[in-house]
Amino acid sequence: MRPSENLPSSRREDIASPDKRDRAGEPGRSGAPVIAARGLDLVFETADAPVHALKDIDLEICRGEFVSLIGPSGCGKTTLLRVIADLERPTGGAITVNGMSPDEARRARAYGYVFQAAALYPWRTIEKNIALPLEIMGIDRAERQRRIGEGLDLVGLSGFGKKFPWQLSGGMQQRASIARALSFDPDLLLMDEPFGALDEIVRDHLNEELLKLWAKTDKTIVFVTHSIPEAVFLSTRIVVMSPRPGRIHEIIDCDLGPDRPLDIRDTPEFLAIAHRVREGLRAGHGYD
Ligand SMILES: Nc1ncnc2c1ncn2[C@@H]1O[C@H](COP(=O)(O)OP(=O)(O)OP(=O)(O)O)[C@@H](O)[C@H]1O
Repeated sequence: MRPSENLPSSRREDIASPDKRDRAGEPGRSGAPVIAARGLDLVFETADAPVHALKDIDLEICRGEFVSLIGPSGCGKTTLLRVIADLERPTGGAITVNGMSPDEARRARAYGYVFQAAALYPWRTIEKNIALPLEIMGIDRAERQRRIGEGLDLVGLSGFGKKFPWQLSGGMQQRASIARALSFDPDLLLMDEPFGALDEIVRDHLNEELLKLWAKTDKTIVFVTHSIPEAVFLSTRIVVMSPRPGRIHEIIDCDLGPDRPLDIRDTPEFLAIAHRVREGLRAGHGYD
């Protein structure tokens, strides 16, 4: 992705600011919470029987955090992300996003959402896919072009704007969907297993790139994953969920500092956190 000198001045200041750099390296929770959930419950009514997807979720996520949700299949990770995004309504409890209801936050375009599959429109070029939210917002053509260029640059896809999605690899398509989610510069990025379908080498690379992007832009990121190493590598905190009804079993601080080369995964500190997450998953699962 692009070097800092190509960034807009506001973002250059972000990188230069020692405060922000330090905060990005710590599980430093600062200011009012971006997400505050209290006693959140969600029961899906189905033709067969009610499905209790989320139960009594208490969670606060502050500005600049990178929080991963991890847990067994069906434990409600996606549902929790969708509640934050106002794609599902909780049946109990309360949640605010940037101090607003999820509905208000959605209208205020407080977040970008990246799905498991890149979900790009095949008949639109990459730049037209990135432009879509901006068109919906009524942003004029010149400003759209500026933001498309910035977004492509940010995810390392400069020169690929005129291609169609099918002309790009899976990893490049996911980068494009990240650029689209960031096109209107939301403070909050919600990512649902964005790299789950990619091979490990590409996934490693995109993990590194995502960390750099996060440090550069100072976004708050909530990230769903099944992978313990991915969660430990990326996060400042890891929320370990237990099987249905999805509850928070444990929240683990992941204070590995701001510089995380891939080989940090071989260090005792990394392995100790990964071990804690694995133990949390096992205990929450109730196998033993
Ligand atoms: N719209 C829906 N109607 C009924 N049940 C649903 C609906 N959406 C999700 N569920 C159920 O709620 C539970 C939680 O689903 P969810 O997709 O959030 O889990 P998950 O932890 O993200 O799973 P995975 O890791 O497999 O993606 C599952 O049992 C799922 O079948």
